[in-house]
Amino acid sequence: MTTTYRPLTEQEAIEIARTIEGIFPEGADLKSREIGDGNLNLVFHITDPASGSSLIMKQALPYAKVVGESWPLTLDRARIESESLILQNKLAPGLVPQVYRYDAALALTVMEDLSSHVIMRRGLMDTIDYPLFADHISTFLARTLFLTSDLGMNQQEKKLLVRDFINPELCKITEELIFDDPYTDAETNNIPAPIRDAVEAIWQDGELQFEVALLRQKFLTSAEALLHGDLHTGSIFITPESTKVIDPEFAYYGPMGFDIGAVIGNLLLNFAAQEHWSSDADARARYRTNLLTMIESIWTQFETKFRALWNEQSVDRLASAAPGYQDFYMKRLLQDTIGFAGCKMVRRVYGLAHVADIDAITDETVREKAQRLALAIGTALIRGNRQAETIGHVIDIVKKEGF
Ligand SMILES: Nc1ncnc2c1ncn2[C@@H]1O[C@H](COP(=O)(O)OP(=O)(O)O)[C@@H](O)[C@H]1O
Ligand SMILES: CSC[C@H]1O[C@H](OP(=O)(O)O)[C@H](O)[C@@H]1O
Repeated sequence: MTTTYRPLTEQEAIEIARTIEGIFPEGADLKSREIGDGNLNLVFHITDPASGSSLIMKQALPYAKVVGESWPLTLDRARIESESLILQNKLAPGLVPQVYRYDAALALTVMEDLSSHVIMRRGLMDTIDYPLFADHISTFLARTLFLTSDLGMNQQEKKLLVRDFINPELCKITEELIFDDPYTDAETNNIPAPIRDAVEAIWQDGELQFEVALLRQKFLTSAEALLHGDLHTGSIFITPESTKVIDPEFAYYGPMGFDIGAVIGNLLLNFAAQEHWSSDADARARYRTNLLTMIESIWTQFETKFRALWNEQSVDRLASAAPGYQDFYMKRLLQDTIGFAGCKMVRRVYGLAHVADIDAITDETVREKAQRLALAIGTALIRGNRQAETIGHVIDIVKKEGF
């Protein structure tokens, strides 16, 4: 019998969970709860309280949940997500959840339950330290980006991957919500009234918009590597010892700096919000310093690992032989990273989808201060991206804008 698509109920999710081999004991009394808190999909948490076994079922809806049925969205994103997770697990073992099953008809991915971890955005709001994160995420980024690029894999096979990960509808969301709508009076924007003046100044800023247009062009045309495509701190599960990247439904072949910039931009959004989350001025200064050290370390470790892969595993003779090419490439990648980090910050302050780091700030004055700081840092990163020589450029901007 062929299954036809329908959004699952909690009970139907249990029936499917029973058919996944090797997770639950025969006849287990399974519990099911829909826990999706993202913008797009249903997520069922299935548990057997007796054995402690569990799994996650993520199902795509045929529309964007955050907006409703008026915004139809392809179910193919579930295939993109499950195939990306499987590939990422090969390239960066242990840094993503294990996929148990993908069901195309139901647009359903069944995967490892990571409830022992917390969503990193929540962890940062609780001012937890993650000393191994820079090491883990730089490994994830260096390996997934290098090994899916023309530098690190067979260039004909790469073209087939580009084809398999064509993701036009999800890319359109990014093209509009990150690279277009925030720079005009678009209906999708969700502008906090107290910062309207700062937003209108951005709409008048031609130099800024020129830089955004250059970054947007890269997002539209640079098929450098298979990106995660939405690598914010809500897409990372974490503990002080372990990091797991989830939710790659926006995966496509794009510019590498977009993924690295997403991580850095989201850490800086949390930096801007620390006025609220830290318990006092000393704690705030310490946590903010840690965030900046983490950002520096993510880039420097990424660069070291990416260069090592290049020196040891490159498949591109000319890229390895041409004097100065690797240095030129890394500098351009740093500049892209900084520009994309800025774009990621700006959209999360007054675009369609905000971040809890800032929106959950209860005091209106503190929230406005965080919003203005995030905009000041984000726009400065965009403006100066093509002048950056080192990651110190980011740290200098942050210190200048508001420490
Ligand atoms: N593998 C997992 N283990 C445990 N919880 C998960 C897992 N995947 C998703 N979740 C939960 O579901 C939420 C939404 O998942 P996410 O993949 O971000 O969905 P969306 O694509 O709708 O944003 C996460 O914030 C997390 O709470
Ligand atoms: C209309 S989708 C808005 C926004 O939501 C996605 O994030 P997530 O699925 O992780 O909640 C993505 O960032 C989109 O830009």
